[in-house]
Amino acid sequence: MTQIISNLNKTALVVDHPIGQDNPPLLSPDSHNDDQDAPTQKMLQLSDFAVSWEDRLTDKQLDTFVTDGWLTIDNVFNKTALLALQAESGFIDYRDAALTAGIRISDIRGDRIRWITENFFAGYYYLQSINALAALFNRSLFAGIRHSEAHYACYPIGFGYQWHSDNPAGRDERVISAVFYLNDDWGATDGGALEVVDKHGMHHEVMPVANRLIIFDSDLQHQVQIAHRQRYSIATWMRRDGLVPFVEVDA
Ligand SMILES: O=C(O)CCC(=O)C(=O)O
Ligand SMILES: [Fe+2]
Repeated sequence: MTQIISNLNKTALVVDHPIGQDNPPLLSPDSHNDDQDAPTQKMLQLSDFAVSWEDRLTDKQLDTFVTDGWLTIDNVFNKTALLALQAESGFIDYRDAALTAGIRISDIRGDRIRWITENFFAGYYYLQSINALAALFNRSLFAGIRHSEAHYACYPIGFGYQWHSDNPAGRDERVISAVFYLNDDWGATDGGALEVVDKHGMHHEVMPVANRLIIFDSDLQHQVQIAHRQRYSIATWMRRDGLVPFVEVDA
């Protein structure tokens, strides 16, 4: 097993390009005006995050997902949505991630997280788009998903997350895990691959490149290898229970 974690206290979290007066969030790459109509996060709309999941996922891909337990989709969102998620992930205030029991064990996971609620613009729209995907899983695979939860995560340099399944022993409320990646120009030397063991026991490595979504059965074992660059993502779970729904699945 890879040794994942070093000492969190010794690694300061650095935001690469902090959003501020000198670096406002730029959500519309084609717009150069600096008057009062300049883009702000409030101009984002749910429609910016609309994905036609039925068209993106063929029946064959859905079959593969059922058989192997995992699937990746690239180029998920348009540029506006991706930039908004990247901006929102970069300037929020990260807290230490806790394990399910509420106890932090920094030997196991080194990510710093922020749960997405309706107070987030981009993250909340993201969650609604994920719920449209969940509705497709309900219709086509009878997945029985009732709501989704998600958090932004940042792994500082030198950190990862050891082997685990997203359903701790004796639990099964998480049906499908989905992780969306936010990292531009992520290369093999940057580390931080997600390693998943599929339903046949085969290992796969998925690089956390921007605009990629990996979807996998929450019972599968997986780990995040040590990142050599700050690694940003949104970890998402589609759940079968009815607890604390941030966003309900309609269908
Ligand atoms: O960021 C990833 O690639 C996976 C994160 C993960 O496994 C988790 O948060 O449970
Ligand atoms: Fe996980």
